[in-house]
Amino acid sequence: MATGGHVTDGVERRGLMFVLSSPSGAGKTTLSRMLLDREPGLKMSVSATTRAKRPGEVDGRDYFFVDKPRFEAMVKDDELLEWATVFDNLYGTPRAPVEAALSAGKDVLFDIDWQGTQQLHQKASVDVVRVFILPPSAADLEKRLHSRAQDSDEVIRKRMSRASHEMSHWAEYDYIVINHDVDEAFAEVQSILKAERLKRERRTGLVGFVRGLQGQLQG
Ligand SMILES: Nc1ncnc2c1ncn2[C@@H]1O[C@H](COP(=O)(O)OP(=O)(O)OP(=O)(O)O)[C@@H](O)[C@H]1O
Ligand SMILES: Nc1nc2c(ncn2[C@@H]2O[C@H](COP(=O)(O)O)[C@@H](O)[C@H]2O)c(=O)[nH]1
Repeated sequence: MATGGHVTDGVERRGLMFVLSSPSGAGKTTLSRMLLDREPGLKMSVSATTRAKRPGEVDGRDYFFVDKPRFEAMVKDDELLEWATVFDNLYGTPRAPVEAALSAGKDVLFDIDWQGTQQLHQKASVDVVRVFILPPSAADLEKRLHSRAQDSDEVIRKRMSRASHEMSHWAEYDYIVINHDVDEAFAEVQSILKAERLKRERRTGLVGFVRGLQGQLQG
């Protein structure tokens, strides 16, 4: 996948795709919002889903809420970068906004499950950074799903029963963050983003920059 240039400290770099996954309720949405508030140059990928809207969710901000025929048309027309069935609903990443953001030199943040992460990684491995968020305990996870107060007991029961399976994919990720204290977890996620932005292989302008420095030293 083509990624656009992005200039930091006078050195151009490739945009990256920053993925957060976790069992439902471990804190991806919370950490994503904190990152978007504090990290300029980061754009959220807004997914399409057939799931019903939760109270307070806004179409186009939290998700693009679509019906099943519309979602299937998006798949057929290759409008999705990845897609998967999660908790009996369809979820997918619209391709065009991600490509536009990367071309504009932005990094893109994804809140997607392990299936979508595998698909993104197959398509653009060098540009994908995978972070898995773990809850401190099963009891905390269940408490968080209840405290969010947006899903029925039946939905929460289903999500808890899937948590162990979701977690079995933890070793496919580059980084693991345990979300015990939200500020500490945020600091860890932010450090990962900052370090990944500085990676040599992403800094496409470094060769020219170093040659310039060498020229100054020799001249
Ligand atoms: N470190 C934390 N301590 C206590 N509560 C937390 C912590 N992190 C998040 N929460 C709370 O837990 C609930 C679930 O968090 P959030 O919605 O961010 O999870 P999620 O991983 O995005 O879930 P889903 O996959 O279902 O979208 C929210 O009410 C959030 O405020
Ligand atoms: N593969 C994808 N998974 C996605 C996408 N958008 C969200 N998700 C994941 O679904 C579950 C449930 O989310 P919820 O909002 O209903 O609680 C969660 O694990 C998300 O990460 C997507 O586009 N592709």
